[in-house]
Amino acid sequence: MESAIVLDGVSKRYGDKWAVRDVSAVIEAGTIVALLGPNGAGKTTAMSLMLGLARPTRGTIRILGGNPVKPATRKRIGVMLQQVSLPAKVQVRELIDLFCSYYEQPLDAKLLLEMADLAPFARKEAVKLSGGQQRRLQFALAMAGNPQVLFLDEPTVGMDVSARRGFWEHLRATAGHEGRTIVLTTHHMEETDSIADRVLLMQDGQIMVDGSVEEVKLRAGNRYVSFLAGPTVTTSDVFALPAVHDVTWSGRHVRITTYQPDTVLRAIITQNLDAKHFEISQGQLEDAFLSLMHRSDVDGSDVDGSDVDGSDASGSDTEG
Ligand SMILES: Nc1ncnc2c1ncn2[C@@H]1O[C@H](COP(=O)(O)OP(=O)(O)OP(=O)(O)O)[C@@H](O)[C@H]1O
Repeated sequence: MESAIVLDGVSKRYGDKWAVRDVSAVIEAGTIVALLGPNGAGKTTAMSLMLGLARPTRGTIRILGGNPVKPATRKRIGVMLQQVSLPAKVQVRELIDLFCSYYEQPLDAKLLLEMADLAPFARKEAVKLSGGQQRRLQFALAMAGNPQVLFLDEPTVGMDVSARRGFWEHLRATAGHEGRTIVLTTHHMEETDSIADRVLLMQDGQIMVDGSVEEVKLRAGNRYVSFLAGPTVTTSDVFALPAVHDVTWSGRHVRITTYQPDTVLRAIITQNLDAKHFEISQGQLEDAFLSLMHRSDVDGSDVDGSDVDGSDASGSDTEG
C-alpha cells in the first residue's frame, strides 16, 4: 500500500517544552487514523506539523511524498481545525462555491451540501448557523477540493448525538474513496471505536501505543466478566475471587473488570457462587485508553517500555 504520511524522527519544541518528541510513523493511503491522548499530549501540535502550519524543530514530514509547506502538497490536503471563524454576511452556498473556486477539480457544491446535511440551509448566512451546523459547514469546506488527505481536529465538537452519528457515517463513506486518508483527533472515543482503522495514543509528545482499535484493547488487557448474582452474593464474595481488578453493580447484575476472565469464571464455578447468565466481553476503547494512561502514570514509563527521556534533545525553535 502507498504511504500517505511519513513522519521521521519528528520533534517540536516551544521554548523549553517539547510538545512532540521523536515521533516516527508511516500512515498508509486510504486509512482512517485517530490521534488520541489526554489534554496537552501533543495531538494538535502533531497535526499542525503535518499540515505545515508549524515547522518541526527536528525530523522530516512527507505528505503524499511532498513537503507539507509547499502549495502543491497543500492543494491535496483538506483541513478542519478547532477554532475557525466564518466570514459575516456570506451564505452557506456562497461560501461553498467560493471554496470550490480555489480548486481545479472541486467536488460538486450540491454534493458538499448534502454530505454536510446542510441542503436546507444553503441560503442561510453562515455565521447564523448553530455551532454544530457550522462544524458541518467546515467539513464541507474541508472537502471542497476533493482532498486526498483530510485532517480533522475535534470535528464533532458542538454536534448533537444524531448529527455526530450522521457525520461519522458520511466520513466512513468518504474515507478510502480513491485512497483518501483521514487523520482525526477526538475525545469521543466510543465513536473512534467504530470508525478508526488505526489508533495512535499520544502522551507527553510521544506515540505510546500504535495499532488497530482491537490491538489497543488487547494491549490494555481489560476484559469484563458479567453475571446475575443470587440474593446472598455480596461485594466481598466477588472481591474474594482471584484476578478481580474492579467490581460494579447494577441491581443484581455484577460486572468484574479483570485481565484474566478465565480464572475469574473458573473460580465462580468451583466456589459454587450463586450466579447465572455469564458473559465475557472486551472493554471499549475508552476503557483501554484510561487503563493504558493510568498504567503509564503509575509506572512513570511508557507502556512499550521504551525510553521516554527527551533530555538529549537539542535544536532551535525557528518557525517558517
Ligand atoms: N504555540 C505554543 N507555544 C507554547 N507551548 C505550546 C504551544 N502549542 C502547544 N504548546 C504546548 O505543547 C504541549 C502539547 O500541546 P497540544 O495543543 O499539541 O496538545 P493536545 O494533545 O492537542 O491537547 P488538547 O487535547 O488539550 O487539545 C502542551 O504542553 C502545550 O501547552
